This record gives sequence, C-alpha cells and structure tokens, in this order.
Amino acid sequence: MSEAAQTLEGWYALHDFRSIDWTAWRLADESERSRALDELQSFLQQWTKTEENKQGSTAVYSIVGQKADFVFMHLRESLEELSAIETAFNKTTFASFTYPVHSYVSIVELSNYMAQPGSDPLQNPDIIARLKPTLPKAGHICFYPMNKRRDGNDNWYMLAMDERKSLMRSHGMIGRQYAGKVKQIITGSVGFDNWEWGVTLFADDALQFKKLIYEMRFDEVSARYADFGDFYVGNLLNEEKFAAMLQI
Ligand code: VOV
Repeated sequence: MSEAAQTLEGWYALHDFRSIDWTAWRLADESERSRALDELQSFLQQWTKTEENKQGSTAVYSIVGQKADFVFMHLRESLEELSAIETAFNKTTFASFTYPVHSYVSIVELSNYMAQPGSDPLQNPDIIARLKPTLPKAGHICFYPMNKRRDGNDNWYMLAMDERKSLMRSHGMIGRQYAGKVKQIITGSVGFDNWEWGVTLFADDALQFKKLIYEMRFDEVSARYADFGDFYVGNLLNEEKFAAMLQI
C-alpha cells in the first residue's frame, strides 16, 4: 500500500448556490421586497461581524451563466454552524424568493507534500492562517470540484509518496507564478461530498483563472491524474451590489 499523505484540516466549508425566482420577485409588492432586502443585508452584516471576530469567513458572489444566480461561500468551525447558517437563511423572506441549485460541503485542507521535515506545522502562524483563512474579497470567484484519477496505469493513489511529492512540487511551481494574481483555497471533501476536493480561486482579473487552469492542464498532476466537475465563475457582491442586482 502506498503511504497516505498526511493532511491538516481547518474550517469547514459550505458553497451554497442559489437562483432567484425573478417572476415572484418582480410580482412581490414593494414592502415585501424591501423587507426581504433588509433581512438579506442584516445577514451580510452578521457574516461580516463573524469574520471580524475571526470566527469564520464568508464570500458572496453573483454567478455568471445559468447554473446559479449567486453563491454564499461560508467557512466555519463546525458542520453544525454551517447547518445553522443555512437553516437561518432558509427561514428569511428573501430565501422564499430563491431556490437552491447546488451545494458543496468540504473542509479547508493542507497536505504534507511540501512540509518541512522536523517542524510542527501547527506552531506555524502562516499554516494556521491558511487553515482558517479570511476569504479574499477579490473581484471574481471560480469554483470547481475535482478528483485524482484511479484508472489503470493512471492511479494517483498507487504512486509512491516520493513520486507524488515530486509531482506536487511541479504543481506548486506553476501555482507560484500566479502569486498576487490568483489565490487558491483547496478544500478536501472525501466523505463529505461527491468529489475529492473543491477548488476555489479568487482573482481581480478573471482571465487569470483561464491562464492558470490552462497552464496546469499541461502539468502531469492535472494532465494525467485530475478529473474535474462543473465550473462556476462569478463577480463579487457586497451589500450595495446585491441591492443593485435585486433592483426592479
Ligand atoms: C493558485 C496557485 C496554486 C498554488 C500556489 C498551489 C500550490 C499547491 C501546493 C504547494 C499543494 C500541496 C500542499 C498543500 O497546500 O496541500 C497544493 C495542493 C493541491 N492543489 Fe494546488 N496550487 C494552486 C492552484 C491549484 C489549482 C488551480 C488546482 C486545481 C487543479 C487544476 O488543474 O485545475 C489545485 C489543486 C490542488 C489540489 C487538489 C491539492 C491537494 C492535492 C493532494 O493530493 O493532496 N491547486 N497546491
């Protein structure tokens, strides 16, 4: 049996994708729409407070295309907290004008492929910050799930640790060229959702998603060993932008 990579886990993650029932929203009277918007704004403010108190983080983006209208990406200490956020939101007036279209459950994960031998990662403040990150409020988000292949000769899980380390080094080298342009949050989802990882990328220039992902396709880790699910790409929402999007 090959040696399993050791992983460190941080905050649990929920990507909650919703669409808006535009017909119902348009037909609602002004006072109901305004109540719904107030509730939404108070949730956004509550999530900002949680983030300021370092008890979690939330990113809110509109989604381009027909797969969803917007996503809430929440990071919290426990699955119970994620569930509570989801339920509380579902009880709002605003939620009654939305319907869920997709969700993804995972946990922020770092593997030990690049670990310094002999050091305790949990004593390293940079590692802790990566496990419990404040989600960037970059202009754009890109989310997709992925697996590492287990197919005949292309089986990631049968490779020796040293080989995987060397392949991951090459993966990391490509990623490093995008420092300052694309920020990645890798969340593990084995046992939590249908794929093995969620990949969430943040950038101010959305074109950098395409550049990075395309370049990685030529790297062996992705070219030979990765399979991908649906891609979701979108634009940053804040209180003002959300209100503008909902303006009738
Ligand atoms: C934006 C840049 C970027 C950078 C710098 C980067 C670096 C690194 C390092 C150093 C490491 C290993 C240690 C750790 O941190 O866990 C990883 C780990 C991982 N990555 Fe990565 N990755 C990036 C970006 C990046 C992208 C764009 C993708 C999607 C692949 C693609 O083809 O679409 C990805 C995937 C992953 C995954 C699924 C893992 C876990 C693999 C496992 O088997 O455990 N990743 N990644």
